[in-house]
Amino acid sequence: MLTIALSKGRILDDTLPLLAEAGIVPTENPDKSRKLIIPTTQDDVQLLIIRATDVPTYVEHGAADIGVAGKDVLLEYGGQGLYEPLDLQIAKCKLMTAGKVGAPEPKGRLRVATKFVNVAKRYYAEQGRQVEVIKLYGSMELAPLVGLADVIIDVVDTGNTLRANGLEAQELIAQISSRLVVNKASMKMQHSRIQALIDTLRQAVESRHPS
Ligand SMILES: Nc1ncnc2c1ncn2[C@@H]1O[C@H](COP(=O)(O)OP(=O)(O)OP(=O)(O)O)[C@@H](O)[C@H]1O
Ligand SMILES: O=P(O)(O)OC[C@H]1O[C@H](OP(=O)(O)OP(=O)(O)O)[C@H](O)[C@@H]1O
Repeated sequence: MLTIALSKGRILDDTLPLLAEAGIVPTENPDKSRKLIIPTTQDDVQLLIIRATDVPTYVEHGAADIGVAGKDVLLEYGGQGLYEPLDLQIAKCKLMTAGKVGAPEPKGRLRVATKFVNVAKRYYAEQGRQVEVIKLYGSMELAPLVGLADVIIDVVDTGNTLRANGLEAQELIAQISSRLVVNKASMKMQHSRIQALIDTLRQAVESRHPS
C-alpha cells in the first residue's frame, strides 16, 4: 500500500488534478467525506486527510509514504528527516513580516507574534536582532491591533487579509509553494514505484509551468 498524506483545502484541491495524471483518483470526494482514509481508483494507493501542519510528522514517521506540504510548514518543521524531491508549484504565497500601517519603530525588544516560532527565531537570530516570539495558532493579524505584538509573521498572497486589518507587509522571509515530501525508508523500499510517481508528477507540473 502507498499512503499519501494531504490536507483539505487548497493543497487537496490543487494536488488532486496532479495525482489524476498519475491515474490516482479518490473513490469519494475528500472535501465532503468525514472519512480520514480515502481509497483511490488504485487498490494499493490510499489518501490520508490530515491538518496541513501534521503532514511532515506523518511522513517522517512513516505513517504516510508521501505527502504534500507548504514550504512554510516545512521550514517550521525543520529537520533532515524527509526527502523533498519536487516543487509542485501550487499554493504559492510569501512568508512575510507585517505590522500596523505607519507604526513607529518599537522601542526595546521587537515582539513578534506567529505560528512560525522556529522560523521567527532563526530569521531574527541571523540578523542579530533580539526579539520576543509569541506563539499563536491563528488569526495572527489581530496581535498588532490589540498591542499583543509589534509585528506578525504569516503567509501573504493577495494582501487582502493584511489590508482588511490595517496592516502592511514589511520584510520578505521566503517565497512559498507546496512540496512533495517522501519518507526516507519508503523511498528505499518502494523506490521504483515512488520514483515513477515523482516523474509523472514532475511532467504534470512542467506542462502547467513551461520554463
Ligand atoms: N492565502 C494563501 N494563498 C496561497 N497559498 C496559501 C495561502 N495561505 C496558505 N497557503 C499555503 O497553503 C498551505 C496550506 O494552507 P491551509 O490554509 O490549507 O492550511 P492552514 O490553515 O495554514 O493549516 P492548518 O489547518 O494546519 O492550520 C500553507 O502551508 C501555505 O503554504
Ligand atoms: O494575502 P491573502 O490573500 O489575504 O492571504 C493570506 C491569508 O491566507 C491564509 O489564511 P487562510 O488560509 O485562512 O485564508 P484564505 O483561505 O482566505 O486564503 C493566511 O493565514 C492569511 O491570513
